[in-house]
Amino acid sequence: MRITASGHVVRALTIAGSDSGGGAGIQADLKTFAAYEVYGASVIAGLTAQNTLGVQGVQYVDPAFVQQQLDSVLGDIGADAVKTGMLGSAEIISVVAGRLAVAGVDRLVVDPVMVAKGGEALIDGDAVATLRQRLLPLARVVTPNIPEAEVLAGFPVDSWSACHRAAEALHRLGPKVVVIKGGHSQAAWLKDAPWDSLETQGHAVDIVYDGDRFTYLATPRVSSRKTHGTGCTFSSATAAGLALGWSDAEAIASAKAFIYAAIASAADWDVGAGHGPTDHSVRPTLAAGIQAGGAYRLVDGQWERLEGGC
Ligand SMILES: Nc1ncnc2c1ncn2[C@@H]1O[C@H](COP(=O)(O)OP(=O)(O)OP(=O)(O)O)[C@@H](O)[C@H]1O
Ligand SMILES: Cc1ncc(CO)c(N)n1
Repeated sequence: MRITASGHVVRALTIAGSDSGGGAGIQADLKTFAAYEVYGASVIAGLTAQNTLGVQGVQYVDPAFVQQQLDSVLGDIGADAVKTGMLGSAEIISVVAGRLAVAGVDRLVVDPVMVAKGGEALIDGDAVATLRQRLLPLARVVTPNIPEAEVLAGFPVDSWSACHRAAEALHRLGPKVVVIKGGHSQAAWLKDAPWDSLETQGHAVDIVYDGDRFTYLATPRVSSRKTHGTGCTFSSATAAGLALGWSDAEAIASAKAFIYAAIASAADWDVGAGHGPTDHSVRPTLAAGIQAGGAYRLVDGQWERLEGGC
């Protein structure tokens, strides 16, 4: 376990849904925190009956009981960083936002989970407005995938420029840093991206916008079906890095390397018959975050590799 200079164990809290299959949600988050040697606490906002084949059922927790769990954790253990995942309903989001605002949590990673990989809804339709208005203003980092970025921005993200406009629109909602994840198989916006000079064809590229500059994080795209829980793992790895006191850029670059290693390491074993989980037992390091992937900036139409991360 990592200990801070002031002598306390580094703590991270996930507020998310349970995945009975263990590859996504709360279970992925706690495994990721353990890989970062960060103490993990959890507030369960909902339960899913889920496996590698899909989601067979969803039940949200009573918002008052979500609040009670939050009070239990924050009133005793505390948290150096918090991550939110599947929250489900507008009422739960309101409770979570209200409690995090009172607690003054400023290292908050919001993964705006909306749909499972199999297409099952993990949020009520009318909860998106609450997510935008109540939770995003509190976020240090928000990590939508492309379909989630479309819903939050309110327009299609079907091109390189639309992706940049979406990142700017999401940034205006309050988060300090917006990460739009390009994990979804060769999403439309990659087609007109200027990748040639970067030779990142066949890479998984995420766009990072800090309100000032765009940075692009790239790793090779692993050809694997075992990508269950990649988004949860990426956001909880970012939260673990923030809990450790790393900068936003360092935490995000480390998370990118961690998810790459976790997907690659799981490629040759099977859990379940469908989209299997990633390997959360890989070891994250800050250096790996900077080296395994690549952080790039576009300067006057030319790619510039950033040796120090993003
Ligand atoms: N096949 C792959 N190879 C390498 N990296 C990948 C691959 N698939 C996803 N990633 C990376 O994993 C991270 C999570 O991205 P992804 O788009 O899969 O999230 P998500 O859609 O929110 O996931 P989930 O389905 O768990 O909600 C990103 O950094 C993305 O680039
Ligand atoms: C509980 C839960 N949270 C998030 C996701 C998205 O990956 C999922 N499939 N299940």
